[in-house]
Amino acid sequence: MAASATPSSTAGAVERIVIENVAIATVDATDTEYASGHIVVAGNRIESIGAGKAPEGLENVVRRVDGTGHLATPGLVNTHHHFYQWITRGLATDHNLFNWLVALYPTWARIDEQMTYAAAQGSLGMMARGGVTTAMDHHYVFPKGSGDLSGSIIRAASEMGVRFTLARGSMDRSEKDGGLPPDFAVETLEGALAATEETVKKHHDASFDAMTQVAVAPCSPFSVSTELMKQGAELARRLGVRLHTHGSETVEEEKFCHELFGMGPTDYFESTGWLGEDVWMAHCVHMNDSDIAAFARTGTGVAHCPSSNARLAAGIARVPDMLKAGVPVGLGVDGTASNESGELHTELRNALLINRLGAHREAALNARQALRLGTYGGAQVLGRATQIGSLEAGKLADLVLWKIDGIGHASIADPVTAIVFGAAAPVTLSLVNGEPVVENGRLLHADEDAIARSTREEAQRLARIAAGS
Ligand SMILES: Nc1nc2[nH]cnc2c(=O)[nH]1
Repeated sequence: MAASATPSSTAGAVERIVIENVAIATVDATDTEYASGHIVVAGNRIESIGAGKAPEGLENVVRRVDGTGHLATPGLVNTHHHFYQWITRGLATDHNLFNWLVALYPTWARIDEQMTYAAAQGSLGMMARGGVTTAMDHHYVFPKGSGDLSGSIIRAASEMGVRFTLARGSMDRSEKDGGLPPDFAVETLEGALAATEETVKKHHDASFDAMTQVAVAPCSPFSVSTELMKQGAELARRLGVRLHTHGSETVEEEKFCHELFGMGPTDYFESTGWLGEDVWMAHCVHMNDSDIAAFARTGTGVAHCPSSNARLAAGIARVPDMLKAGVPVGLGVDGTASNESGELHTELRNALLINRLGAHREAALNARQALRLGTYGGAQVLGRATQIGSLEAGKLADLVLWKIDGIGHASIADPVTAIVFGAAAPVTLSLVNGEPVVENGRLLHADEDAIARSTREEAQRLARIAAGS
């Protein structure tokens, strides 16, 4: 039986894409799957989805896709990233978080608009060709006179054609105030709040099918003053946008919070107004039972970043316990200076594998739970679960057709197992808002070779500037 929704007021004139003969994992509330089914896209929405062929007599069909040998899933949703780090990959490779940050802050404090744009293209391109349809960037480094960094990131996302959340970050607690970043790498409290408000007012779109949203995102307890945390939360709630930050990432952060605030990170976040349905936090590795209960009680979301947590020796987040308690959990690539892969498939696979090294062993997560983290869970933590994250009639048409009949996957019978446990499956087609963004593994709206060249040049230019300083 097919589920269907009537396309909105443009019915009749709306253009349709019909996909048939495709295995489908909808990631809806009951994990409905079809061994061979159809998806009808009308405009930017899914009009119908179900087993067997598409309904007959559809008008304005502009494209028919034979999905034989493919699995259709919701597009992947990335919930934590730092795009600018694309041009500082492969550095400080054997450091823990604090040592890694201290090694890289002086370089990051020299980025400019041209570098930030190129790095955003690299980050977005890598994710999009790997099936990400909704991206986010937590950008928290704004050197004086560096230009319109937020504008350049949003431009790169819009050119790539992906749905996007910019988390406008900030830092105002530097070494002189007991923080980790050097004094020259931070903004003032007033400057950070004013620029964040301006970014929200200029770029945030609250509509159902928004392509660009903005969140308020001071960086972390050890780089942000308590006042910026408090006033940032008030600002976000006054403007009606979401809140994002790093939390409970390492034992060093936990120690920092106890020494400076006399309490652990979760209690500190609660005391500054930073727990709630409108908040999602990256990492959350060092959470005790009462921290997890506080997240569940308040609906605070988590961006789980297993590769970065391993790369920086941070630890293993208690994802099975969070899910059991009802905490919304999505996946994050994290910045590519701490996860050089830059692909979300790596996170699906590592969420599954790394959590089996934790307390729950083989019962930790299965393939379908991992796929859910990377799709619906991500939509939940970005506050967009009514619009994206599962394939259901009436939702926005953000979807991916994974090729599973090639050498990497054909011998695995179960399609979801194939794409999660197996290597990253080639993307034959991805649609965002009903529009093709990737076809046969290639980006449609960007030149990958040109991006490779410009990111290499900008990485070298940044390294030269940093070395000369
Ligand atoms: N993983 C990670 N943690 C952080 N905490 C503060 N900044 C960062 C960052 O860039 N990456």
